[in-house]
Amino acid sequence: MHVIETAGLTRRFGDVTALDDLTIAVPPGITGLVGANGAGKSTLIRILLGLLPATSGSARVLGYDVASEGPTLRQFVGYMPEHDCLPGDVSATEFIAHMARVNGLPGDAARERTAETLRHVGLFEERYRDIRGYSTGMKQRVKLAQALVHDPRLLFLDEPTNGLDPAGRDDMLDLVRRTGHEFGISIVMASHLLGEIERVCDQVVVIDGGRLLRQGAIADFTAATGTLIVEVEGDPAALADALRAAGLRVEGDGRQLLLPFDGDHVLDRVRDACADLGLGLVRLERRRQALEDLFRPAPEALHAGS
Ligand SMILES: Nc1ncnc2c1ncn2[C@@H]1O[C@H](COP(=O)(O)OP(=O)(O)OP(=O)(O)O)[C@@H](O)[C@H]1O
Repeated sequence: MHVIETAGLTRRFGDVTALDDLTIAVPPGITGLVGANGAGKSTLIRILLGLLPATSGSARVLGYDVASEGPTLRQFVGYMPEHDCLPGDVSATEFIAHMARVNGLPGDAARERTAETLRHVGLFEERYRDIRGYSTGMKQRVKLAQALVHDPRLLFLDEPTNGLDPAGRDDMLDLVRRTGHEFGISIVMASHLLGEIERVCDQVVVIDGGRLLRQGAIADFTAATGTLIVEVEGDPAALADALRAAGLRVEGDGRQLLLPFDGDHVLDRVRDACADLGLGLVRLERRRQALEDLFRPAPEALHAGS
């Protein structure tokens, strides 16, 4: 069963067509919703939550019709909005427990789920401090916690790494992946950064100007190329020499050696040479096409900020 299905979904704001005849079917798992700023990602998420009516077309989320069954479907769905939406003068515990109660959990269950959720997002130690004093990364994690506290089956994350530095970005992406896998819930993560989507998601929906550009499994877009990447512990120069002596074409790229891959015999040669030289093999795999390559030179805007 698909977690999301839309048919001819269209939304206009005056003269602006934010979504244009969008038909998608999203299976369970972690899905990236990719598009440049203004592509229509937030509009789509708000329609799928039943918070914004479509101009025309229809959508089902977890089997519920978004137009007529919004309140029911929102019991099973969590939402992390893009912009700051947190009160400053309460602690994370107070805020998340409040959100748990708003979502219908009784007192004891609300307290238990609050502690569990704050532990999961890595805020347990800091849970009694006012949110006002939190870093951007901690605030993002509070936003994730409020989306998770009622144990949803599907989670919408709108640009969850917004405003984070590279380390904070990595932490958030790890957390998103762990959340999907450990809790076994489906996630739709909107981002304008293809690199992020590639790291975290199983599948991708790409929209541009409110229209569907591409949809499918990440693995289908990132097919293996004809280049083999080899990394060993220590200096790879001796290995490169040995492989060249065995008649292979080898290019160096810092710590990596790159070889044309034209069959499994190349793998055997590399393993044998490493064994002969007593070198530990750290990496031996075919380079995959990057998701970003698919969109080069196509929509420039998709790369903005990446
Ligand atoms: N309430 C609104 N009134 C008028 N225009 C709107 C409204 N909401 C969205 N739009 C327009 O619809 C288009 C899609 O916006 P949307 O916010 O969905 O894009 P997005 O892909 O989420 O981009 P961002 O990452 O910048 O939020 C934009 O042109 C935007 O200006």
